[in-house]
Amino acid sequence: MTTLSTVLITGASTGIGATYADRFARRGHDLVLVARDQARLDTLAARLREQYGVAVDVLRADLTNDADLSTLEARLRDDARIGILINNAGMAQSGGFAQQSAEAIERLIKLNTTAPTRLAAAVATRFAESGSGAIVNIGSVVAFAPEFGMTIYGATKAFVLFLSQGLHQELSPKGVYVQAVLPASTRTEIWERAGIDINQITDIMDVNELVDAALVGFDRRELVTIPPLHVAERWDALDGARQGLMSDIRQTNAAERYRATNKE
Ligand SMILES: NC(=O)C1=CN([C@@H]2O[C@H](COP(=O)(O)OP(=O)(O)OC[C@H]3O[C@@H](n4cnc5c(N)ncnc54)[C@H](OP(=O)(O)O)[C@@H]3O)[C@@H](O)[C@H]2O)C=CC1
Ligand SMILES: CC(=O)[C@H](N)C(=O)O
Repeated sequence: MTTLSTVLITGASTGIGATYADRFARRGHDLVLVARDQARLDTLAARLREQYGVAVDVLRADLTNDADLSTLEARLRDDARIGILINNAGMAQSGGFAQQSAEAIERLIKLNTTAPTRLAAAVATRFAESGSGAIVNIGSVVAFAPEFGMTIYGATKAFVLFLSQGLHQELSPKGVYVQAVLPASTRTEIWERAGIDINQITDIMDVNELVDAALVGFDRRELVTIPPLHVAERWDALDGARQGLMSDIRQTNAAERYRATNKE
């Protein structure tokens, strides 16, 4: 039996989530693997049990389905062995803004924002009470780039970054570690699922390299980890500029440039 906390990973059947599962199992953590494809989860779970001798539970869930999400929330609230939540499940956007159906918008926003928020909320109180625990949210560098034309996807990832920064403010004084991981293009099935030919992308990171880098940030207890960002000071400057802007927000009066001119 391990004394390490159990790690619950959403979107663990393939890609970044399955790689996290491998890495945490290698470190000796028991796992709860969540996704929709039961057969793939079972296959991965069997390999990890065999290879690393850890206990692996499989929880089939569609995170856009309210009943499944509630079941998962209950597991996170009640299972005190779970000490690390990896909010990884997500989908990309197929097509431009005008091509989106109401259902596609709903699904994308629900999977990429509602689900990770509700799952984080489900563990937050328990983690804060125990003065420990970690919540890892997988965002994207697209959060910085409305120019990329993946407007809704990017907005969901901007949400994930804001959520992580806010959770850090609220939970880190209580001993809970929060990390936002922002990959850029990484070789996984997400592209094919969105109808994008991966061969069109010239610069793409291997998923093992991405997750190993993200775990370096995790071990350093970094709040925002951007594996493909080669000049770390760029992030510091961006976040510093944001904080600087806040110092010039004065809410008593409108700024001079917005005051109506008297044209009599
Ligand atoms: N790959 C990339 O280039 C980048 C990825 N990211 C982010 O990384 C995260 C993981 O993506 P990646 O590994 O690339 O994607 P993949 O498409 O390879 O994997 C997505 C995972 O999420 C699961 N999933 C999808 N829909 C649902 C659902 N409705 N309910 C439950 N699980 C679901 C899938 O399993 P199943 O089908 O079995 O449900 C799968 O395990 C996402 O949040 C993505 O936005 C960020 C930047 C770049
Ligand atoms: C997976 C995507 O669609 C996106 N380009 C990203 O880098 O997050």
